[in-house]
Amino acid sequence: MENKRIKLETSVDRCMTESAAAQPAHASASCATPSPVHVKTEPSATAGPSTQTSSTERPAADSDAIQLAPAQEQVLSRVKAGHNVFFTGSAGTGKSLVLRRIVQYFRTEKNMSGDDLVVTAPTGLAGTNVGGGTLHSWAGVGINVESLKQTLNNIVGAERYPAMRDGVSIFEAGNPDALGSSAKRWIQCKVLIIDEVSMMAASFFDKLEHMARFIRGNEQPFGGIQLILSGDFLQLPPIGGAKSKPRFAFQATSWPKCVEEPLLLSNVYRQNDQAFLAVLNDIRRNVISPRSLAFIKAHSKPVEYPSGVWPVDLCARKKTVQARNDKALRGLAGSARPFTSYGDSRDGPHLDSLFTVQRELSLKVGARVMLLKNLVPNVLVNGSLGEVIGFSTAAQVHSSGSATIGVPFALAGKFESAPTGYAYQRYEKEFYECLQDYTEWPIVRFRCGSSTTETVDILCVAHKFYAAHFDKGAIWRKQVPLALAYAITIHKAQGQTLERVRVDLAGIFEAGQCYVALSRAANPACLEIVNWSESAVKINNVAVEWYRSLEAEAPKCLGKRAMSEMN
Ligand SMILES: Nc1ncnc2c1ncn2[C@@H]1O[C@H](COP(=O)(O)OP(=O)(O)OP(=O)(O)O)[C@@H](O)[C@H]1O
Repeated sequence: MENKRIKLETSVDRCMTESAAAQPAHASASCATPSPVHVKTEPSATAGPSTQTSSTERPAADSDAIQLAPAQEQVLSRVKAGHNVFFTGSAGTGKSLVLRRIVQYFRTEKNMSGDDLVVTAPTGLAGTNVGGGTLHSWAGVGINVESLKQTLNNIVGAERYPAMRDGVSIFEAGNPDALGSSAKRWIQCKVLIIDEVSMMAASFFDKLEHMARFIRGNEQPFGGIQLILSGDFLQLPPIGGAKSKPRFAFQATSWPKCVEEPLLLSNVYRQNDQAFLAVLNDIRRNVISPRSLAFIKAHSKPVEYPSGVWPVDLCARKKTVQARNDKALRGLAGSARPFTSYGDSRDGPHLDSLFTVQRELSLKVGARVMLLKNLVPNVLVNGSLGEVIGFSTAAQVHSSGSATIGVPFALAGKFESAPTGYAYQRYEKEFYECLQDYTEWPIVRFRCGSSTTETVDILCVAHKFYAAHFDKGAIWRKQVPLALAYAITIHKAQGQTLERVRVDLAGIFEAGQCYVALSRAANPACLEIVNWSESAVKINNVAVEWYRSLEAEAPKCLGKRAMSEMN
C-alpha cells in the first residue's frame, strides 16, 4: 500500500468538528455553530508543562435542541399511542436519541417513576448509557443460568408457585406483604424499555415473556407490559460466541405476538460523507466491493494531525486495550499516581462491569485521559479527551486563587457566561468537599468542546458514579472521573460517536464488530484503519436476511421506503 501520509487540513478539520457538534452530520458543513457556553479566546495560563491538548471526540450535541425527523417522530407517536414498539436502523440513525426522548416523554408527560417505567439493556454498560440498569438484575434472573421453573420459584416464592400454576393470582397465593422485591418490580412495571436488544438472546426473550405473564397473572403478550425495544441486529450480537451461536431476539417464539410494529430508521445522522456511508453500508452487509477496498486502502495510512491532536485506538479485545493503555502509561516519565475508588460498602470487583469508572486508576503527567462525566454541556462532556498536566490538592488550588485551575475558578475564568446546571453544581460541591483532604488530584487540560485550540484546565477530584442494581438499589463508587484514553474496546465504543479514530481490526471475533468500529467515525478524514483483512468483516446471515425481508415489507411495517420518504 502507498505509504503517503494523509495531510489533515486544520481548518477543514475544525469546520467538520464544529458543525458535527450541533447539527446532523448530513446538514450544512458551516463552521459557525453556536454553542450555549461561549469560550473566551485567550490562551489559558496553567501550571505544568505547556502541552496543547486536543481531542478525538465529538462533544455531545445538546440533544434537547435537536428536532426529531418525521420518521423519528413516528416512533415516538407509536409509543405515545400505547403500542409495543421495536425500532431499528443502522449505526447513527438516532436510535439512542429517540430512546432518550421516549424516556423524557414518560417521565415528564406521564409522570412515571423508576417503578412503572423501567429502562434497561442486556449489558451493564449499555444500561448505564441510557440511564438504566441491566435487564437481568431488574428481572431478578441473576446471571440467567437457572431454569424457568427455578427462576419463577425464586421470584414468587416456593410456597406460592404451585397455586399460581393452577391459576391463582400472586396476591391470593400467599401473603402480599411478603412479596420479594423482584416480584414487586414485575407487577409494578407498566413500560419496559430494552436498548441494544441485538445483544439479547431469543431464549432469554421467551423466558422473560413467560415470566411476565406468569407473575402478573395476565395472558396478554409480556403480561400486558408496554414493550419498547431498540437496537440494530447487524451490530454486536448476543454474547455466546461463534460456538454456541445464540439466536437473536427476533427469532424468539414469542417475538411476533409481542412486537407489532417494526420501525426502520434509515437516515444516518452521524456521517455526512456519501462515499463513507456507502462503504459502511457494504461492510454492514459483508460486501467487499472495489469501492470499499479502495476506501480501506486510502485510509490504511496514518492521519497527520495538528500538534497535540490524537486519535483513539479501537481494538477488538480487552487485553489489547489494557496492554496498550498500560504500555503508553509506562512509556511516560515519572512515577504513576494510584487512585483507588471508595464509597459504597456493597461495591466490589463483581460490579466492575456496571461502572464506566475503574476501581483502580493509575495516572502520570502526560497521560491521555477521557472524561467520564458531563460537566458543561457541549464543552466538557463524557468522552472529552485531555492530558494530565500535573497534580494538586484542592486546597492549594483554592488558596492560590488561580483563575485557571480548579473549580469554580477554571470555568468561571474561562467562559463568558458562567456554566450552570446540575452536573456543574455537583462538580463544585465535590471540589469544596475536597478542600479538607490532602489528596493530590490530577489537573487535566481539556480541549473546550469542538475547538481545536481552546483548552481549559480542571482539577479532577473524585466524583460519585452510580450503577443501578435493581435488588441493591443504586450502588455508587467515588473515583476520579477519568479513564486512560489511548485505546478502548469496540464493545465499549458501541453507541459512541468519535471524531478521530484509529480502528485496529486485528483479532476481530464477532459478527458486526468491524461495522461497529468503522461506523464510530464521524469524519472519514480522521479515520485510520490498521490490520485490515477481509476476514475481519463478519456478519450474521440470519440477521442480514431478516433486514432484507423487513425492507421488502416496508410499507406494511412503516419500514425503509415509507420512513425514508418522511425523512
Ligand atoms: N434528527 C436528528 N437531527 C440531528 N442530529 C441527529 C438526529 N438524530 C440523531 N442525531 C445525531 O446523530 C448522532 C447519532 O445518533 P445516535 O447515537 O442516537 O444513533 P444510534 O442509532 O443510536 O447509533 P448507534 O447504533 O451507533 O448507537 C448523534 O450525534 C445524534 O445526536
